[in-house]
Amino acid sequence: MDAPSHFVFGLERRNGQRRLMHSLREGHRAPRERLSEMRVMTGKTATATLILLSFLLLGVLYCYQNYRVFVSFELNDSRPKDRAADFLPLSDEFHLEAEHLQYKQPSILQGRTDVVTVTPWLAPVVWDGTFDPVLLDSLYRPRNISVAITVFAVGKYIRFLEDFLQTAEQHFFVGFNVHVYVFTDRPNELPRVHMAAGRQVTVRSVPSSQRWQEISAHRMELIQTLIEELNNQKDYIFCLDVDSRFHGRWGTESLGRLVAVIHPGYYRNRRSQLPYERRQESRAFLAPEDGDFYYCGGAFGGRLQEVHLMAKTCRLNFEEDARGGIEAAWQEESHLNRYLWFNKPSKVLSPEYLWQDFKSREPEIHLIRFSGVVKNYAEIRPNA
Ligand SMILES: CC(=O)N[C@H]1[C@@H](OP(=O)(O)OP(=O)(O)OC[C@H]2O[C@@H](n3ccc(=O)[nH]c3=O)[C@H](O)[C@@H]2O)O[C@H](CO)[C@H](O)[C@@H]1O
Ligand SMILES: [Mn+2]
Repeated sequence: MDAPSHFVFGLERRNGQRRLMHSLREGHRAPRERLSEMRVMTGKTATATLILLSFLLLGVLYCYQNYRVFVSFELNDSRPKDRAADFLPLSDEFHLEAEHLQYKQPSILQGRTDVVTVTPWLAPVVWDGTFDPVLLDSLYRPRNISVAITVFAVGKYIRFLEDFLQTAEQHFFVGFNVHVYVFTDRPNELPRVHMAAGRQVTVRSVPSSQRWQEISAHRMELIQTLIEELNNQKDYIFCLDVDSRFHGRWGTESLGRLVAVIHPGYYRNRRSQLPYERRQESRAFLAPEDGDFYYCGGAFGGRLQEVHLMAKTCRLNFEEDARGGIEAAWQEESHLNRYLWFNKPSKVLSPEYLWQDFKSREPEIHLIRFSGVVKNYAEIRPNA
């Protein structure tokens, strides 16, 4: 390989200078000296060229670096906008309202000590007493957020719909825009429930099925297609079981990018005992040493694009399992749990957000907000 040009040039330059000094001391300019001088001149030109080239190179590097920053910014920005933050951008009104709001001084020394309020990946776990509902509502109200709910009432499950809707009017995002999407095969049996201003119900017809497992799992596909049709016109979505009622506030404290609810039945269990799908042939498989919490299939939500990706993934994996002749232990709930192991929720709701009426209340549950009603499975399901 050739010697680096600056090294050759450096030698040339030093030699030339020595010769020039010598010829100046001699007081005359012999042809040899003139040649040396010319060499010095060439050296100077080369120095200038090198400096210019260096600047050019630095310029190119600078532009390249900026271009990369620009490109990566573009890449981030081209992801669904919803992924960016749990909060929507602040508006000016928010500042005004917050300035005039009186609320209890926050503390990092006092608060709930009987429960864990943050996951190891630093997602909040929402328990009663960990948030100020008035403050939170005042942060979100100026942004005029809209929340969609999906609820399925197929076959005899239509009987749960009236209570679900009525109690949602009393407790679910009261004072906010709420759009309930009811999926049913019995649209003419829809209960008449008075909805407050800014709240509405839309009914969508779906086919019935002979297997409750299919009705339950098929929700993922219908949630996926609904979100595609919504085209980001709503800010958040929650997907809830119909055989349940609201008993307490469920509001802005539950908002987040990807939100999951801890199942009330298993939060004292070791992870190896959680009812995840344990057969390796299933795409919902989780090993005994895997899994964080056991999350409910009956309540989850978040920003539209996050829930879309989760629903789509669960649906595709459920269908792939079906092609392989396997159905996960708890259908889409098993797939949801697998998804949430790899894609950690940004907010976790405590079992206050999905209790079960047949369970007695535990001391850490100060307030039951939403709870599954007791039902006669044999009587209401199409199959046992
Ligand atoms: C509280 C909770 O986390 N429940 C989950 C649990 O059982 P569940 O016993 O709660 O399941 P489920 O019978 O309530 O079925 C789930 C939902 O599917 C709909 N449905 C079901 C049957 C039917 O004939 N018609 C109908 O509309 C309805 O919206 C119901 O709420 O495990 C299921 C596994 O598949 C689901 O993940 C449920 O969400
Ligand atoms: Mn249920």
